[in-house]
Amino acid sequence: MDSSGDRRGPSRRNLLAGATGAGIALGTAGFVATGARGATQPEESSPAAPPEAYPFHGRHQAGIVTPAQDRLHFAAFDLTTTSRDDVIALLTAWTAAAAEMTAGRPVGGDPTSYDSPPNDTGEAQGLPAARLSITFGFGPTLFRDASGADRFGLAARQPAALTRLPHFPADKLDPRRSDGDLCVQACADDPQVAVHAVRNLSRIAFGTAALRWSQLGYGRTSSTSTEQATPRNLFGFKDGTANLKAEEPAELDRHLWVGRGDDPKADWLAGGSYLVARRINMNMETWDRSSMREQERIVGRDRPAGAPLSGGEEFSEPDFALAGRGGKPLIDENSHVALAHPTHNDGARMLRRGYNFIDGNDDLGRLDAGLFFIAFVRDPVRQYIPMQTRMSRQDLMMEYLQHRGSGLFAVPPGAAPGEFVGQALFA
Ligand SMILES: C=CC1=C(C)c2cc3[nH]c(cc4nc(cc5[nH]c(cc1n2)c(C)c5CCC(=O)O)C(CCC(=O)O)=C4C)c(C)c3C=C
Ligand SMILES: [Fe+2]
Repeated sequence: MDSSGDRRGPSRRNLLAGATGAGIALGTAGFVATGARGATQPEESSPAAPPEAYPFHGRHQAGIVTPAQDRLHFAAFDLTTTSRDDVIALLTAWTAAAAEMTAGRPVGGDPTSYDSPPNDTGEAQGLPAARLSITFGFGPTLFRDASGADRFGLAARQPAALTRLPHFPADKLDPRRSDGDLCVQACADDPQVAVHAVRNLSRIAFGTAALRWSQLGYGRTSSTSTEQATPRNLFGFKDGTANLKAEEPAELDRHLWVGRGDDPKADWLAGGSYLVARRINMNMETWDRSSMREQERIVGRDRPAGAPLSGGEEFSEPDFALAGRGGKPLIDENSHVALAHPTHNDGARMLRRGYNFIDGNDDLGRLDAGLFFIAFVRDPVRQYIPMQTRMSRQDLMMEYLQHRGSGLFAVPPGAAPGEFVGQALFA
């Protein structure tokens, strides 16, 4: 499938703006164009072609403001070791493998011996890098176990905001789809490439960490760059219109990146972020039987264009005070957009990076489907928890949703060449 689904023409101005934005966002010099795994191409490709590979190293981890790719494999791991050195060795090996795979190369180079298992699992051989990004995060249980014990000598450096998310009204969480000591978000424009990344990281982790839960996603449900057209979610609505975008560096500093001094105990997280993951089932069968008027009232935007119900076009600001016939506001005060808008959330914004999922169906023919919500925020306590609390109570959309999985992870800043991801935490 075409990665972007983008319908805007690649104007020269847009391309230049995109290149600048991506440079700012990734904090690195540029992109590395590669061909099929093992066959590196010259660095310069046609100026009109989107980059084939995103650099792994940089000031921030890739996979946050990186233009959202089309496929996701998200995985949460539990550490099975009690040794701090083992954790460091795992993160070192994961960092090296991620740098190889995101460049489109096999893990550990070419096989050397017939008598030992190959270093790379092989299913991506011959495939290009497919814009793979691999983003690592640390869960609260890396710092303290359920009884509060300091597992790896890291408890004193646990960020105050990194605790298990609270129970929200209407949550129906499955512990087998929630939490974890570590997380990996692998995104690519080829599902095989994303799956290959998680599989190899799992293989490397053998004996140190075990897969706790994972989720495949297809079809991005947000844009993270103004260069991308807004996609649609499984309710048929444009999703990602008002998202934080890579081309807004001041807003990213305000709402996305953890600043030095945000948390004196956790300066290692400066330049990083927090990742909120929620597996949200969407009751499509009921939604599909509701009227178009009702669907639009619930969202607060029209379906064809994604324009706010107060008028204008997709990117017009909603006017929550504008009343229609009978004096009622045109945008229902309990619509999703009204409850999520920064004016009703103390100015808070977030960078959403979710994906559709469909995991089969039940005996009654109802799809096990929905939106795997991922959001990156500078402070989950201020930006996510209050918004989710109000939504869970009031959002008209909640009648059609069920939150089944949940996780909060601290995402360390990017690694420089020669460092491992999260190194400052262990220093
Ligand atoms: C608590 C955070 C959010 C959850 C959970 C969430 C779930 C969710 N959202 C949609 C569909 C849409 N969301 C839209 C906008 C929007 N949603 C959130 C937050 C959560 N969504 C925010 C912060 C915003 C932006 C608000 C703004 O600034 O105006 C939209 C409108 C288009 C857009 O701006 O993206 C849609 C559509 C679903 C289906 C869903 C759970 C399954
Ligand atoms: Fe939303």
